[in-house]
Amino acid sequence: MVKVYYNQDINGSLEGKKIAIIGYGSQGHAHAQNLKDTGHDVVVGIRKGKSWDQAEQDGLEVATVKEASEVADIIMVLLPDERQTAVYEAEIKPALTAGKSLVFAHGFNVHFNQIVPPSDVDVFLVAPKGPGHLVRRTFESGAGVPALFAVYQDVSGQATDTALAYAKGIGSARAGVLETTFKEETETDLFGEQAVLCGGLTSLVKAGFETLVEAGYQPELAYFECLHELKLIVDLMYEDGMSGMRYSISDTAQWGDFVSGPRVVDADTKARMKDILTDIQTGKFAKGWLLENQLNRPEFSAIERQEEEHQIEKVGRELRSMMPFVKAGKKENQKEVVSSAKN
Ligand SMILES: NC(=O)C1=CN([C@@H]2O[C@H](COP(=O)(O)OP(=O)(O)OC[C@H]3O[C@@H](n4cnc5c(N)ncnc54)[C@H](OP(=O)(O)O)[C@@H]3O)[C@@H](O)[C@H]2O)C=CC1
Ligand SMILES: CC[C@](O)(C(C)=O)C(=O)O
Ligand SMILES: [Mg+2]
Ligand SMILES: [Mg+2]
Repeated sequence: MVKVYYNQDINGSLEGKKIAIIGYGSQGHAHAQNLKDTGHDVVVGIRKGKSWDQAEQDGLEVATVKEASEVADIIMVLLPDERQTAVYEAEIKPALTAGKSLVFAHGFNVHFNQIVPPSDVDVFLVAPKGPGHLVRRTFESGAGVPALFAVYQDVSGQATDTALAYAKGIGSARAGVLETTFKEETETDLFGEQAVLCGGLTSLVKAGFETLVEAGYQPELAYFECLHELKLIVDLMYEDGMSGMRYSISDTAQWGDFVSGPRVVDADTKARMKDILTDIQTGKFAKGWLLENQLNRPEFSAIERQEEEHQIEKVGRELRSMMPFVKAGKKENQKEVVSSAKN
C-alpha cells in the first residue's frame, strides 16, 4: 500500500521560515489561518479590496503580493488558476530569488506550461482534497482534510520535508497526506471535479429533480428528495463507505440502488467519463478554459446565470431560509442561527 503520512511521521519543520499566502479566498484564508494557529509566521499577499480587509480583520499580517513575496521564504500561490500567471509574472517572479520555495495547491499552471519556474528554487504542491472553507472548518473542529503533495523541483534537497511540514501546518496530516506528481494531481483533480464531485453530481441532482417535477410531483418535495437528503446519505458514505451507508437505508432502497443505479450510470456514462479524462490529459480542457478567460468568460457567465435561475435553486433558497441550522457551520450565519434558535 502507498505511504500515507500522518502527524507523527512528519519531522520536518517550517521554523524560521516566513510563509506568504498569496490570495485570501477559499483556500487562502484557510491556509493562512491554520498555519498561524499552528504557530507559523504568515503574511498574506493580496491586492487592496475585500480580501485585504478581511485578512486584516482576521488578525493577519497583510501586504501586497510583491511585498509578501519579497519577505517570504515560502510562497504559496492561492489565486484563481486562471489569474495566477499574470500575477506571478508581474509580482511574484521578480521576488523569487534563489533558495526560496514556490508552492501551489493545484498543479494546473505548472503542468500546462503557463508558469515556468526558475531553476534555482524549490517547487512543490500541497493540495487539500476538499473545499477551502472546509479546510478551515474541519481544522477548527480538531480534524483535517487529507492532502496530496508533489515535488516538481528540489534544489535544496529539503523540498519533501518542507512540503510535509506545510501539510501538517494546515492540519492535513491529521487526516493523511499522499505523495503524487504534478501530472497526476492536476489530471485527477480536474477529472474528479468535472465527472464526479461537481459536474457529475449537479447534473445528477438536476436530472432527478426535473424528472420528478416534470411528472407532476411537488418541487419542494423533489428538492428534499434529490438535493437536501444527498448530504445525509453522503455523510454516511464519508463515515463508513458505501456498505456503511447501505446499512442505514432500507433493504428496499438497497435493492433499488443495486438494480437501478447501473441503469442511470451505465457503460455509456463511463465511456463519456473516459472522453472527459482524455480532454484533460491532452490539454484540450485547459486550453478551452484559458481561452474562455482571455475572452472575458462569455460562455461561463451565460451558463452561470442560467444555473442560478434553475427552479431547484429558487425552491432551495426558500426552503433553506426556514432551516437556519443547515448553515450553522458557516461563520457568517452564526448570528442568524443564534437569534432564530432563541425564537
Ligand atoms: N477552492 C478550493 O477549495 C480548492 C482550490 N484549489 C486550488 O487553490 C488555488 C486557489 O483557489 P481558490 O481558493 O478557489 O481561489 P479563490 O477564487 O477563492 O481566490 C480568490 C482570492 O484571490 C484573490 N485575487 C484574485 N485576483 C487577484 C489579483 N489579480 N491579485 C491579487 N489577488 C487576487 C482574491 O482577492 P479579491 O478579494 O481582491 O478579489 C481572493 O482573495 C487554485 O490553484 C485552486 O485550483 C485546490 C484545492 C481546492
Ligand atoms: C472539487 C473541486 C476542487 O477540486 C476542490 C474543492 O477540491 C476545486 O478545484 O475547488
Ligand atoms: Mg480538488
Ligand atoms: Mg480543483
